[in-house]
Amino acid sequence: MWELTKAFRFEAAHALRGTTLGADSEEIHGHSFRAEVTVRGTPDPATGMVVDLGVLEQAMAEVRKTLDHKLLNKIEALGPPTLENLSRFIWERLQHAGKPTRVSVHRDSCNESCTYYGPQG
Ligand SMILES: Nc1nc2c(c(=O)[nH]1)N=C([C@H](O)[C@H](O)COP(=O)(O)OP(=O)(O)OP(=O)(O)O)CN2
Ligand SMILES: [Zn+2]
Repeated sequence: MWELTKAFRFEAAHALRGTTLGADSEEIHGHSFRAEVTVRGTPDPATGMVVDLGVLEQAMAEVRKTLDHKLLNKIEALGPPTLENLSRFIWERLQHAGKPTRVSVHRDSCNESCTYYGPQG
């Protein structure tokens, strides 16, 4: 079994209510995020690839465009802009590109990350 991983970064703003972090979290502010996409599988004997990283790159560029330099609260399909929802949002939008096993979203400045494995876990 192989696991192939590719990452992309995006900068985005959000305001998050209902945390214990107080008023600063509720004001609009920005973060740097790093999303890691992993596809598990066995390489096709003819190509030597689990999935063509170029296909993954194109799909990741599309989803990055929807997030980078955006106010995340305005993206309806995301819901509250948490790491949980970001990892699910990205996972859903990469289903046509190799069916990722998991998507992790890291917010390194806060030493935080979240991994989504799909609805079946
Ligand atoms: N289950 C979750 N809980 C919380 C999340 C989350 O995504 N899932 N997110 C937050 C906060 O947004 C997160 O902790 C960051 O805090 P924030 O005040 O936005 O940023 P900082 O000022 O601490 O970070 P810097 O990047 O250093 O400015 C809380 N709970
Ligand atoms: Zn924040």
